[in-house]
Amino acid sequence: MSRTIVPPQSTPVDEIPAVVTRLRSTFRAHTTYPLEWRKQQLRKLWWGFHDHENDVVAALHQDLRKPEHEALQSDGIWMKNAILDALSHIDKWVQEERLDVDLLGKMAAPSIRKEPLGVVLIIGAYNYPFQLTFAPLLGAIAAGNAVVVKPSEISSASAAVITTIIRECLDPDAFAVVNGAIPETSALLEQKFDKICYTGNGVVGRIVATAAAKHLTPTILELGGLNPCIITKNADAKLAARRICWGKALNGGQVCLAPDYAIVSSSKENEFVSAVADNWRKFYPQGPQASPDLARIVNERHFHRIKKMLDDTDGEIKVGGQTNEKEKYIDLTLVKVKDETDSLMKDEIFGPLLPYVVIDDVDDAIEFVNRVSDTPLAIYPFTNDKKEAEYILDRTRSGGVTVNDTIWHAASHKLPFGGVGESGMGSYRDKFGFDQFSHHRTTSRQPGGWFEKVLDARYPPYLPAKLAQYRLLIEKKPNFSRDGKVRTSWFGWFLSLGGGGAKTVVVKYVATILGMIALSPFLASFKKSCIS
Ligand SMILES: NC(=O)c1ccc[n+]([C@@H]2O[C@H](COP(=O)([O-])OP(=O)(O)OC[C@H]3O[C@@H](n4cnc5c(N)ncnc54)[C@H](O)[C@@H]3O)[C@@H](O)[C@H]2O)c1
Ligand SMILES: CC1=C(/C=C/C(C)=C/C=C/C(C)=C/C=C/C=C(C)/C=C/C=C(C)/C=C/C=C(\C)C=O)C(C)(C)CCC1
Repeated sequence: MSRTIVPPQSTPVDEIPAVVTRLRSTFRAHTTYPLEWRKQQLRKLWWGFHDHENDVVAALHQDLRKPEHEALQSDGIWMKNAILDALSHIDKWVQEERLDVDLLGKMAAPSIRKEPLGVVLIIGAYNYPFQLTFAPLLGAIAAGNAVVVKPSEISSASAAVITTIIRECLDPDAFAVVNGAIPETSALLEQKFDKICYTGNGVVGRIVATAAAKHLTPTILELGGLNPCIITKNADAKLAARRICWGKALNGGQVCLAPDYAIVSSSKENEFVSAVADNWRKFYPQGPQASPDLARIVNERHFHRIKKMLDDTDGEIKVGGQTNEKEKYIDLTLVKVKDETDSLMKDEIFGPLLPYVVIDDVDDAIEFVNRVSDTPLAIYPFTNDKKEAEYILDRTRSGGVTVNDTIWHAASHKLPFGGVGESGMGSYRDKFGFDQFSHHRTTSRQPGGWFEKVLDARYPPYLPAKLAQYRLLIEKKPNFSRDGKVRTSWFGWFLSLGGGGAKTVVVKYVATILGMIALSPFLASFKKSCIS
């Protein structure tokens, strides 16, 4: 029998300052610095995830009716693999980085120390409640920070399991969970943190950034946007439809990276529409509503928000269109719309609807994308013409891109993930997460008194001779003229056998030597005949 996971109690607002103070004193006591301590936290976290795998799956089912397959693929197994990979590489990440500098600075052995920032706040969203709190947490632990986690109150069963895993596995003096909604998050945001990582919508993103600015706290903002698919006349429309269907069906469309609309070349429209219908049938042989493989909309508010978008459309429904309020069920629905003024094109959908427009010219499609939202979280060009794909990438912006598929650039826990402009700032995961939660402290260690002879030229009185010495030894010469053109150094050109990159020059030298060896018998006999 399936059990019900009880939502966590909200943290009393007046206790929140003390939670942050406790973590700050732990940080100041250096508890979080030792590498072995960080590794132990990560190892315990892996076991926590492993031992609570069934709870993770059950919570995601209760909150979103997320299928077990998806729960493990992008939250359970995904997180465990991310932790193991971090443990395999953390020794390298924490290493001080040696830097190569000019002659004068070299003796001070400059480097970058990777230092923790302090106390970090992570605010999660409801759609991937585990991944979106634990993936940044992983980077923050690896970098040696103390962390407050604030799970989304909307996925309340997941919030309960997140609370259990953190409280059971991690050092309570360094890691805390604050549960609740707006009052609790607002109380948290009054506190000073050393970094805030927020995932969610842009309206609240602005509230978070404003609160952070009061303390000069840097933020990572993981927001949403309207992610386009562009299916050009050079695309495999059937394959595009299958891959778009996957990206749209995942978590019932409640994915920040889900396609929000498609632009379809008229030559591909019929093939695309019938392939979408065909795929839904193949994905859900018993029908999507009866299938256990399709998640539900998280709550009534979001159900009505999405349904209203569909009710208000002036477009033509090509596939799907049914809804069921009791089950918070919405069909995977494909709608042909006229332009971006349609109700389905105004905001991020975050549900299983997919509007599309027909545009033939690639430049017009690019213009449309940039007009609708010029910095979405993702862009998905579908084309078998590699040059066309590059053309689209060069003329658009987005947090990330997958060519000829959806979501894939963000599926790996090892690749940096983040937005740009309206879709957010800062990217994390794997080493990129470690770096986000570290301060890169530039460090020089100057040699002792014996080095004063060399440094003498920097001290007053500033005699002309000292400046002349400085110019002679330190000042660099440009290799370009006033009109911005690179000057050819004939000596360099001669030495490099006519120029080129390092590889080309090596190849030229090898070819010349081999050529000379091959020609040497002829040269020898030529020399002989000249002498005789
Ligand atoms: N880029 C990403 O990684 C990513 C991932 C998932 C979701 N998203 C985006 O998130 C959005 C959906 O999430 P959501 O925002 O509806 O999630 P949500 O409702 O779960 O809210 C996110 C967090 O904001 C807090 N919050 C809400 N209102 C607040 C307020 N007034 N002040 C302070 N905190 C407040 C909530 O308590 C919660 O922890 C979509 O736009 C989606 O694209 C982005
Ligand atoms: C390897 C070989 C084989 C086996 C292949 C198998 C078993 C392949 C399985 C592939 C699957 C299940 C891939 C699915 C991946 C989906 C992922 C990772 C989804 C991630 C979603 C994310 C991260 C969502 C994020 C959302 C966010 C951030 C916001 O809202 C054989 C057996 C075929 C033989 C050859 C070798």
